[in-house]
Amino acid sequence: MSTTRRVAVVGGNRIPFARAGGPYAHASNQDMLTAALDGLLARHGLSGQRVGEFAAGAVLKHSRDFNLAREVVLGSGLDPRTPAHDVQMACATGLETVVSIANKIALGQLESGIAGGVDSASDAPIELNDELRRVLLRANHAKGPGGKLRALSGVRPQHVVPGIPRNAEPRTGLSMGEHAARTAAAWQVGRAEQDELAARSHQRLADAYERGFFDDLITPFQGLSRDQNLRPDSSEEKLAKLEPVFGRGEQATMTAGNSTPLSDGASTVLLASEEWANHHRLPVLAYLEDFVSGAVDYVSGDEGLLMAPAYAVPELLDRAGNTLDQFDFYEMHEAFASQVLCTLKAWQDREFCSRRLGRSEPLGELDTDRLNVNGSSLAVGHPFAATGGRIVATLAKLLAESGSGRGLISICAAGGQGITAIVER
Ligand SMILES: CC(=O)CC(=O)SCCNC(=O)CCNC(=O)[C@H](O)C(C)(C)COP(=O)(O)OP(=O)(O)OC[C@H]1O[C@@H](n2cnc3c(N)ncnc32)[C@H](O)[C@@H]1OP(=O)(O)O
Repeated sequence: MSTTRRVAVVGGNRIPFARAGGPYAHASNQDMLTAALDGLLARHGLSGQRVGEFAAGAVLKHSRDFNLAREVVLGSGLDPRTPAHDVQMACATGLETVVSIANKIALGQLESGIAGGVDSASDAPIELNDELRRVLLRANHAKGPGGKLRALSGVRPQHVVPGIPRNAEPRTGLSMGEHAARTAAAWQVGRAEQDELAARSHQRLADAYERGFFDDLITPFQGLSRDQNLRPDSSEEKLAKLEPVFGRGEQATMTAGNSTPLSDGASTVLLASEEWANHHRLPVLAYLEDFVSGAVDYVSGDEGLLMAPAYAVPELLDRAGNTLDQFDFYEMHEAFASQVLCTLKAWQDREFCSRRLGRSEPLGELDTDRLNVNGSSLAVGHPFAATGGRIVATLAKLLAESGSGRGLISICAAGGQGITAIVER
């Protein structure tokens, strides 16, 4: 990145993530993101102050939230003169909001900013039937009570059927889980290794809570002080008993235990120039070094829907002059255990690295003891747009605890996209 100056991660704050239909079932995106933002402001002594800009997004958004970020600013403790804009890149949204603010800080256009993301699978927008919508719009534009009544007389019983959002790719009609199951079969990723990764995610998240890692990264919300999906007793033996939910026959290796749950939650990250952080006497956790987004042709090509990070990470490494093994921490979003395992396999595969990445040697292996050391989405949950902010804040704090080091972030997203980043201290 052609930075003119370094971009500091000063802090992060999120609300505990909840399972869909759970304690946040009646909370809106605005409620959750405002709570995460107000917690961040309070912790950093910024209530009532203006920051340069607030960027945020949600994957599932009601039409009333056309500029969700701005509405959240107006309902929060931030100075209402803080400008705000929305971002949408499916599960990459949270990190893309960080990119949006970070690049402006790097270029000297902003001194500080907050990035955020939120999603509610409980409060997903349900659309009116297209025909009914057209009739209602016609009625709205019609002149006089007679004209409106005439327009409304076009309503038919079949118009009552609503459009319920599906967790599926519009181009294929397949759910993310079905796509991931096909990729897992292609890479011969088995059930046992997926369950092992899932069990480890829960154990590591439980340990991180025990040692107070999240004490200054989480604000309790609506009676929840820990991620609701966390099962400290989740073992490979228990996970092995679950029935498969995605894939068929021998390909059916994915279960509710090794897939992320549908979730509700919000996260925020405070970014700034070093000068701004110093001026406000706020310690810097870590610095954002670079970002690369990628996309794959999963529609007409033969690449897996969630495999974009397998391409974006090598590009990021090349730009940074790094090899895969040169990081102290790896944060890979666990959309599904199989997604992480397929990506790791691809990087070790000579044919994939030669044919798809144009490399003479495989990208290599990474030390799984340094991968998602405090657990990740399988245990934490995955409110789509909130995951990026959670990961950036977790990694920045890990680096701050270590005193120095470098971390690599990889997040897959719907639409065949992905986003990656390097964070250092
Ligand atoms: C969106 C992007 O851009 C990119 C991405 O990230 S892609 C990923 C997007 N996310 C998804 O697609 C979400 C996928 N998940 C789902 O659709 C659903 O969570 C699911 C179909 C996998 C499961 O739904 P469900 O059946 O309602 O789950 P749930 O009832 O909680 O669990 C089923 C059983 O497993 C058990 N279970 C779940 N996790 C467990 C664990 N870790 N240990 C032990 N048991 C567990 C539950 O206790 C439950 O058991 P009972 O039936 O005995 O009560």
